[in-house]
Amino acid sequence: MKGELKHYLWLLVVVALVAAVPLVTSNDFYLRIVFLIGVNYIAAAGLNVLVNYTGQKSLGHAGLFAVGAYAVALLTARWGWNPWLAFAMAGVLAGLFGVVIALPALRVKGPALAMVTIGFGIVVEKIVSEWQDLFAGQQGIYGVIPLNFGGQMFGTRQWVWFVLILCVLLHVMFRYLLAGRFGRAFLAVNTAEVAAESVGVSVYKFKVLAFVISAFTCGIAGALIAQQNQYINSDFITFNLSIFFLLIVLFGGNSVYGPLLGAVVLTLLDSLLSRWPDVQHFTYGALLLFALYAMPNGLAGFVRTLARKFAPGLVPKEALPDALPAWQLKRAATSGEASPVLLDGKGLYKAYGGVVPTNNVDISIKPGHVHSLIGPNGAGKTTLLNILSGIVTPERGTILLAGQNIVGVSPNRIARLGLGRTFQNLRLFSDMTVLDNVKVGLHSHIPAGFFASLIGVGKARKAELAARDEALQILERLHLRDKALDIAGSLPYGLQRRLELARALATHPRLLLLDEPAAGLNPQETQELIQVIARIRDLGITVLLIEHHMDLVMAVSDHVIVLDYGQKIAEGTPSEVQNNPRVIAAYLGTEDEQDALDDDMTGGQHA
Ligand SMILES: Nc1ncnc2c1ncn2[C@@H]1O[C@H](COP(=O)(O)OP(=O)(O)OP(=O)(O)O)[C@@H](O)[C@H]1O
Repeated sequence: MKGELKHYLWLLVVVALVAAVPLVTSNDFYLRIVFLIGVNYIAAAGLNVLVNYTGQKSLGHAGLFAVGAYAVALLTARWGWNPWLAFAMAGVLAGLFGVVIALPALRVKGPALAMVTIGFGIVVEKIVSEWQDLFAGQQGIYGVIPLNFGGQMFGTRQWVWFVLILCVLLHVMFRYLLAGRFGRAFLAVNTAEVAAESVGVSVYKFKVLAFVISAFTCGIAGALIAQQNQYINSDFITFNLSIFFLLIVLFGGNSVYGPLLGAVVLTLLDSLLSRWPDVQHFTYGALLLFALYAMPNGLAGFVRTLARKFAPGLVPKEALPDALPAWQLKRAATSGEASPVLLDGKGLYKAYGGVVPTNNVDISIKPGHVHSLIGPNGAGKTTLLNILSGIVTPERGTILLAGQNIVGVSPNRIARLGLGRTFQNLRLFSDMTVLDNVKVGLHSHIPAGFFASLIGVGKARKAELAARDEALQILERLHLRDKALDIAGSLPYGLQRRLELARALATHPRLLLLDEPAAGLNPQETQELIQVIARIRDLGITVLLIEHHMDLVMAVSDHVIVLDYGQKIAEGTPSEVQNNPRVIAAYLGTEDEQDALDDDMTGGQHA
């Protein structure tokens, strides 16, 4: 709360200073620069969510700026709409266009995504310059009606104040949104899409949402420019404008303050260099390279690093409660709980060309038991886990989870149905804190919708605090509580594995799939893991694990399933499997070397 108060006091000071500018000067040039800083901040605030939080680089947002600008121009100058209504409509229309570019953009990443967005920008640029009848090309649309108050049209002063109000509103809303479950979900999508899906975050939904948010704010920025100028023409809509917006967010950096820093620095620079367009473009190019190579986290990241180094007291740290009651797993009882089978897979088949890692496999998981899936390297264990968790769709076969079909269902929905998982190669959200990683696991159990999260009070705030407490309780249970505010990627490997488990537990799973949880652990950590798995089972969570450490498998399993060349060759209790001749043959290639296998299965480690 102290931090909140400090933030609002600072905000008040900045607002008072900016609001005073139009009172101390009537110089139109200076006032226009302040106005432009505000407009660029508005455009960048949304683009920051898309580029820095969700990791989608766009080079076509001038197209969305155009949608907003031409919407107010046509609606007011041609069709006589009320300017306020037209202004609101500009944001809505741009948001809809955001969906239009999000859809193809969902299929591609990286450079291909940049190409899609460039394509969109070019199409819009061509439409407004070539479709003369509607958009009047270079000649432009005159007579755009500006906003008004009490029958009085806005003058430059009023524009500055109005933009200042919008900036403050957006800043406060984005600050709440990005600190809550939405902000964490955007970052999760950026860092590890598959892991985000595995904890119930829909990558599809959050990418579309990020595009819509960025389109909305760029549309609003376009409307402001057109209404303030009372004019718009096709010369405004250039590829350079898209680059300029991208530069603001990349240069500003991945923080809620990044767009503000970027907008101030680059708008001032833009105004200083406007007399020398050649130098201007050269400077943008150089800055873009500098931002990408020298300051990967932008100016905000740079300032953060300096503050951590030289003034750690200034960096706010989340205050955490001292003691909390022990964690109790919250789970809705469902029909599946009572049935003798929690997960029932039949005839599962998946081939990659000539390789068939899953060949007509039947798998049945009993509630409350620990099941192990073993087999030589390349036997198809991970593929089967990926099929069960929805990452890979089988070509044939059925899977019922608690009586519900999950074949063809997205991994995030399967996660929300109660299937949690960890990965063979760690997939943590490594730039987030340990606490936030677990909170992402709680994503679908935090009852805070988009608009409630924007306002950040009442229900959303309560839900956030409850999530923080539950995440801390889970960390406590896995002996990670003292690391809560550490960056996940900075933890030692063994603790990172445990954190992945904590994150999976946070999804409130009924069935937990663990892919080689002991990989990379030392003998002591492996012993601890055995106890952790036993405690998870005692919580009532069913476990299916893949493991090569046979001592672990023998110690924790109620039931062992053996795969070889994509086929189930045996299953039963650990001792039944241990003595099964087919299993021995699969592991050693010959039945004569049973003694060696016994060694392996009782204490050794299968490579
Ligand atoms: N996406 C893919 N494309 C092509 N082949 C694949 C793919 N995924 C798995 N395979 C192949 O399927 C086979 C089984 O792989 P899988 O990772 O499921 O085995 P595993 O039993 O988990 O192995 P390990 O114990 O080494 O992790 C391997 O031959 C692998 O190369």
